[in-house]
Amino acid sequence: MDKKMLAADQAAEMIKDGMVVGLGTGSTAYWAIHRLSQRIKEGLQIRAVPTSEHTKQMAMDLDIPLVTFADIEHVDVTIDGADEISPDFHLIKGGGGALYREKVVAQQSKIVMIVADDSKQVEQLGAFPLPVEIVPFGWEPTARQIQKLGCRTTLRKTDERAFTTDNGNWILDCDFGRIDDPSALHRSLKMLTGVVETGLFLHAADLVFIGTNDGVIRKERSDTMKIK
Ligand SMILES: O=C[C@H](O)[C@H](O)[C@H](O)COP(=O)(O)O
Repeated sequence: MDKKMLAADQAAEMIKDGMVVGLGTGSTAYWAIHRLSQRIKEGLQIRAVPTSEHTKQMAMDLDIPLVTFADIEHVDVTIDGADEISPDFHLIKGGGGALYREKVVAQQSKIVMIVADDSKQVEQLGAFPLPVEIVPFGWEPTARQIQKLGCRTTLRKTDERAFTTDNGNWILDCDFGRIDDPSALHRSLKMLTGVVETGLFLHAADLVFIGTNDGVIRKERSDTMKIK
């Protein structure tokens, strides 16, 4: 069975009636959204907040009831993927360009469950170039400022044109190599006017489900609220 699907299924099984669920973005969250849709057909009652326009469309196609932040005060549980997961539950996200909305939803969530295959587990973040969402106006000076922090930057493109996020912004993929101090790097990036958000999600995962050839490994952050 697909390792991403295995992990996503286990996370989706933890969702209970009445919950407001954050729906992540990407090829692993895809499986969780499908499993939730199946469970809804079997009677599960939830409302969901999507983390991207793509996920929103998918949820609508699968008849998953949606709400917005105008309707709710918090999200009970979010299920999302990640590009890298460190042993201290830091993440790199944004490979699909959805990092801003993913972070907003994660920050409003009581519990964040990350679903991934075992290729995403790393000892130290940084092999995956860090996605940084930037404002298009003045992107070149923003890129130069980011380079001075010690990386090579690549403007993400689709079909020769800048990839545009759901928020109308662009993404710089920033190759820092191994990131020794993710908090310091995140703070430095956030000081720059053109930076909207970074793909560094610090201590962001409460529960991690890793799909492997031998089944799913579940990891729980010890200082986090336990899901009942
Ligand atoms: O912007 C996209 C997200 O952060 C994804 O959750 C992340 O890139 C992981 O995606 P996938 O599950 O497809 O590897």
